[in-house]
Amino acid sequence: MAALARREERDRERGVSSPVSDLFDPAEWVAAPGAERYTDITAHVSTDGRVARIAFDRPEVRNAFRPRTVDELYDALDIARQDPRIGVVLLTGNGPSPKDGGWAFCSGGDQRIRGRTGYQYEGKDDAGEASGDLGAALGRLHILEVQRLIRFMPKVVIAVVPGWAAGGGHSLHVVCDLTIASREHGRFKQTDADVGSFDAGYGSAFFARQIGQKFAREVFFLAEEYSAERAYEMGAVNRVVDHADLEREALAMARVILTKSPTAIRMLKFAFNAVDDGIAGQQLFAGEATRLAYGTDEAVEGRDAFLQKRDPDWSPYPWHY
Ligand SMILES: CC(C)(COP(=O)(O)OP(=O)(O)OC[C@H]1O[C@@H](n2cnc3c(N)ncnc32)[C@H](O)[C@@H]1OP(=O)(O)O)[C@@H](O)C(=O)NCCC(=O)NCCSC(=O)c1cc(O)c2ccccc2c1O
Repeated sequence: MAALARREERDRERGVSSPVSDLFDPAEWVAAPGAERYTDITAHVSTDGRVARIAFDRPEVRNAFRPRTVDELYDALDIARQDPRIGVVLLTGNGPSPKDGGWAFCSGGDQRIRGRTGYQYEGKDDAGEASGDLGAALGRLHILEVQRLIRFMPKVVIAVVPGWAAGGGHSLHVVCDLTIASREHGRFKQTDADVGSFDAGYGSAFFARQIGQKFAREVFFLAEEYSAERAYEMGAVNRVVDHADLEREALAMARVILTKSPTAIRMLKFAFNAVDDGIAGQQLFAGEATRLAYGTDEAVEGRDAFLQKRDPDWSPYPWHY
């Protein structure tokens, strides 16, 4: 409750009308379990418990992330991953900025606390001014762990882009399964090379897979701004919708996915991944195949024969072709 009170006080200071975001519909959502402890994100679950809404909540810096933001994001995503009722996660950014009304999905790593070894926790740097807390003094690049969590979680993650997706925020939209963007405020820009950074992993390689090598190299090498419409034309965005309708449309998309077979969606996500994920991708796909096999009488016979200390009887099970 203390965190909630702090949020409300901060929102009053910001002059923000909604306690979450101007696009947030309080009728659709309840706070996710444990969400009151977050300061840099908000986490909600739809009233029927089937969709998660996780949002960056630092609109005054275009939702840039610091290590604490990344810790919270990982935690909220992992809770959604493990909730068997949740099938779809909406990842978005709250807004607008109380300073200038600007909207953002995420503008990547907070450049104010970037050190020589990565992004620094509060009050620490890597120029010898650390508190002596080794863990806190280490620079972090663990947004990459969040990228892997999104990539490998057996749920559909939709990037809901109400404004800027820049730098590491651009990479996050790339790694999400689907992207829906605001027609008026959705903006895409890969600023990494401007600030001496480079997501040479998922953010670039998957992007090139999605939109082709030429476009991907242009976006990274020129670091120009792209509208939501242009991003759609390039194949980087699935849908462009009116700003006021963005979250409603995203939730509607989630509800369509929820009408499908959870197993089919899970297997399809891992199948789409597998072609680029090597043995890690094969392992995930194979794990789900094993789960399906465990459900058969044939596999049950193998287990029971072991437990009953007898030879298994495979005779009812054909060698399918
Ligand atoms: C996003 C923008 C293009 C928006 O421009 P706009 O003109 O609309 O807004 P302002 O520039 O005036 O910004 C408003 C306000 O927010 C502050 N702010 C914005 N972004 C950041 C940020 N990333 N860090 C800190 N602060 C930010 C800005 O200073 C203003 O504050 P005032 O006090 O002046 O009001 C534009 O803002 C922009 O280009 N932002 C920077 C985008 C960027 O370069 N991001 C970092 C890229 S590197 C990265 O994200 C990254 C992170 C990792 O952890 C990695 C790990 C491993 C590999 C690679 C990684 C990586 O690349």
